[in-house]
Amino acid sequence: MLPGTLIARDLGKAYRSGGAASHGILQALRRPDAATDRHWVVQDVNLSLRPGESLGLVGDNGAGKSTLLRLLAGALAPTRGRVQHVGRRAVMLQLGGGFHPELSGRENLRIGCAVMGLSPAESEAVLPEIIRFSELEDALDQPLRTLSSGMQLRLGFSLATAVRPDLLIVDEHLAVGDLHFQRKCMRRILDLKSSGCTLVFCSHAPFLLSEVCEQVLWMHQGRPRLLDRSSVVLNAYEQHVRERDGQAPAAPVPAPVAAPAEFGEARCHLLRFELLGDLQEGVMRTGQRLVIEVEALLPEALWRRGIDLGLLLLRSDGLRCTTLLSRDEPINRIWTPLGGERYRARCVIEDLPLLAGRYSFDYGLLERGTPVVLAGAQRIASFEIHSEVLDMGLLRIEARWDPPAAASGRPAP
Ligand SMILES: Nc1ncnc2c1ncn2[C@@H]1O[C@H](COP(=O)(O)OP(=O)(O)OP(=O)(O)O)[C@@H](O)[C@H]1O
Repeated sequence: MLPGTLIARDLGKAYRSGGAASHGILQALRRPDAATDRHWVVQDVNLSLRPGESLGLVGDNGAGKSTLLRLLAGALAPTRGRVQHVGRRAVMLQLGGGFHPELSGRENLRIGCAVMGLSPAESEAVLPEIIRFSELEDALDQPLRTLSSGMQLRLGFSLATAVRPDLLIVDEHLAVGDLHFQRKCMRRILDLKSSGCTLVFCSHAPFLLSEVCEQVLWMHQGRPRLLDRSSVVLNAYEQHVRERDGQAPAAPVPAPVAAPAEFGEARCHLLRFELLGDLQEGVMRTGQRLVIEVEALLPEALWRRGIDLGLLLLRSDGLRCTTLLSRDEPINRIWTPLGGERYRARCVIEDLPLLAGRYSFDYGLLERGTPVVLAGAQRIASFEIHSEVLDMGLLRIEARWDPPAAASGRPAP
């Protein structure tokens, strides 16, 4: 087995009803009949990741994602099945995990290096880089409990990824760090991935998963429901969430929307999102021109790093029709300065091939080169496509009816 390979066979975890783990001598002594009283929180998981492959985990709250991550990380003993892995494993599961609150940050880092299997000399060699990445030089000699949760996360992540692991397992609490550190973490994760590190990543943010992971496993009520390419699983999961929420299919937001609800750190602000072109009173026809015009307030510091505009076009039933990302264009061709920190971007679709239906856009402002969303909103603007002819499906695709050469002996009628 090559370093970075991760295999799980028939993996399962059960707890005794009431909370205690359903294994171990204490329980056996207390409850000899416990096997009948098990509550399975993860079962039937079979996985095989080759070195450099990446797997995302999605699922509702309580679906078993964290438990599965802990099983894969070796932090939890399975009740059934087994996990096989070769090589150095770095794990970011819970905040402050493995750290002692009374010891200083520096002492915790030294212990952490030893736990990772580094010799004292190797630890001393790698410590400066860990401290540099964490940007916590000034706070390192205080007891860990006096550090904020974000600072503890920074220490943990810097330590876990300082020496290139063969397998990286990350729970989604990366969001605890500030935006600057989130970006650093994402860059490091992507760097590790491109250098061949195997990755298992759990997140409730579909965009992050689709950017970082080739495959996604959807956990549902403790069992794998779907394991496939990220786009396939994320679409199916999104559909499930919509059905669960009992959402009305039609996107109710009229265009344009001046002040959308934003998520992410609201350092960039959307000022205007407008649909133009051949659209009249929110209606157009298949094959007509659609122009999406966006104005945003982009702070100088972020602007210099490069901000991309991402648009997700959805049908009213939630089907993701396409993603439009400005990523391949030079930044100054996307955004026209309007003075101050105001910029305008225009995305033009000459022949929109969508068939009759109701559609809407999600938008995101993204830092170039990372999947970090600086600001964004869902269902920001909607429009309709009308048609007089019966066109079924999603797209109008131009096709030609090319008569095949007549077969010999069978004249055409
Ligand atoms: N130590 C434990 N004892 C008993 N039940 C537990 C224990 N840990 C987790 N569970 C249960 O296992 C189920 C799965 O929990 P888990 O934390 O793995 O879900 P999750 O998918 O990560 O959820 P979330 O998205 O909310 O973080 C839940 O019903 C939870 O209550």
